[in-house]
Parts: sequence; structure tokens; C-alpha cells
Amino acid sequence: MSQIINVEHLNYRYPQQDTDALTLTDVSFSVAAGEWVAIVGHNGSGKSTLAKNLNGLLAPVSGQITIDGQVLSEDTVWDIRRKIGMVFQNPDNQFVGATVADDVAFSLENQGIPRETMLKRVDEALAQVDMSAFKTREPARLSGGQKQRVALAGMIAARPKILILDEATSMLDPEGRAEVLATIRQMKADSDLTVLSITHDIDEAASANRVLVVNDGQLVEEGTPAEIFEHGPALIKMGLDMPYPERLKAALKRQGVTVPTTYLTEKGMADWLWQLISNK
Ligand SMILES: Nc1ncnc2c1ncn2[C@@H]1O[C@H](COP(=O)(O)OP(=O)(O)OP(=O)(O)O)[C@@H](O)[C@H]1O
Repeated sequence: MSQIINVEHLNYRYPQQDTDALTLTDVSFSVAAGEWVAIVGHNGSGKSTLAKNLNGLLAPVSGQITIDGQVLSEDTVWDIRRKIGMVFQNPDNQFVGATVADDVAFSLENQGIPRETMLKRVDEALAQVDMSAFKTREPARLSGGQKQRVALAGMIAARPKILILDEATSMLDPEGRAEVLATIRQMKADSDLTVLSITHDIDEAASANRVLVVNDGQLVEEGTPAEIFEHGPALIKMGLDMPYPERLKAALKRQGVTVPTTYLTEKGMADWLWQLISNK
């Protein structure tokens, strides 16, 4: 698989800072086309800063970012932005349209797509995030979760090569979050979409092929979700909520039960418990 994102020795400092300390220090990683990578880390560790460097919203002090074969620079930034769809935690500042439909359509406007196709894509995208009924509403009057769905619909319609989700499901309830994750899985199945999701949500991290852990502006660990989840209680320090099977294991351990050391899903834990009971 070819690398669609390549970050080499990235250092970043906010110009308005009054110290010399870097917000991102020597960050290097690659993402293969079609891969889903989750970035986790506690609040303030630099995840959003990293996302904003990737599409040139912020310019690094040093280091190099290559997106889809193009080195990010003043000359390539607009090309690169067309390839990346970003959905932020608070989509308020992303809305530009007078209605929900206008807003979703706006993401397509610079792509020279015929009006007919555009309207069809807007309808399809709104249906996918369950927001068709809100088509003529004013975006500003929607709830936080509804705004996140509309922002996501814009990205579905625009069909970027790379989708960056910066805590984009944080305002949704568990059911809404599961629906959005299913939509992203579908988008990946339909195209060669690459997903980078910044999240505190364990299910979102579990959906990824790989998890990168950021701490204090540095990449401190990477692994499959199963490898990362084996850290148990240390996950909380990494900015993730501990998954239910791990909480259950910790509770059983406190009762003196010898538990499996590898990560198990809820179903895996249920099977293991069933065996344990059956053998008694
Ligand atoms: N515009 C800014 N000017 C100066 N410092 C900033 C600015 N934006 C963020 N920072 C600082 O940079 C550091 C990293 O912030 P960032 O938002 O990237 O973290 P994060 O991991 O995304 O956190 P969260 O999970 O809360 O979104 C923090 O210490 C933050 O205070």
C-alpha cells in the first residue's frame, strides 16, 4: 500500500506563545492509503495542532509533511486542502450556508460538479447521516450532535481522499456515534478513503486499524487497538476511557480471579466467563 500521509520530524510552536517550548516535538508517522488511524492522548497533548498542520492551517517550525505525493508548501496547500475533509469538535465555525442543504452543497462548490449531480449528492449525504428532515433548516439552530452530522454530510458529499475527524462524534449520544461510525465504515467500503480520527472514544479507536498515542506533543506509542487496549487502567492516562471488558477484568482481578492477559471484546469476555463457569 502506498503512503498517503507522511510526516517527518515535525516541530510546531504557536507564534503567540511566550515560551520557547514546542507544542509538537519531532513527530514522525505515515498512514497508508485506505487505512484508518486513530490518534489518542489527553486534553492539550497537541492532537488538534497536529491535525491543523496536516492541511496547512498551521505552518510548522521545521519538518516535512507529504500528502498524496505532494510536499505541503504555500504552492501546494490549496491542492492538498481539496483532498482532505476535516470535521471539528465544534462545527459552528464551519457553517456557511443559510440552510442545511446549502451548507452541505458548499463543500462541493469548488469542484465544478454539475448542479443535478450536486443536488443528488447532497440528498444522499443527508440521508446517510439521518438529517434529510432538516434539509431546509438553519444550521445555527441545530443541536450540537445535529451540527456534527451536517458537517459530516458535507464531507460525505465532497468525497475527499482523506477524512480527518477531530473529536467529530463527541457531541453525539452512543447510538448516534455508532451510526456515524457505521457511515464512515460504509464510506471506506465504497472508496479508498483514508481516515484519521482524533478521539477519546474507545469504540472509535477500536474501529481503527492502528492507534497513535500522543503525549505532551510527542508520539509516544503506536499499535493495533488490541495492543493499545491491553494497557488497561493506563489507557485513562492516554486520554481514553477504559473499555468495558477491561473494567470487568480489573474488577475480577481484585476478587482474586486469574484473568486473560490479552485484550478481549465483550463477546470474548462473555465466552471466557462461560467457559470458566462451565468448568467449575
Ligand atoms: N492558538 C493557540 N495559541 C497558543 N497555544 C495554543 C493555541 N491552541 C492550542 N494551544 C496550546 O497547544 C497545546 C495543544 O493543544 P491542542 O488543542 O492541539 O491539544 P489537543 O490534544 O487537541 O487537546 P483537546 O483534546 O483538548 O482538543 C495546549 O497546551 C494548548 O493550550
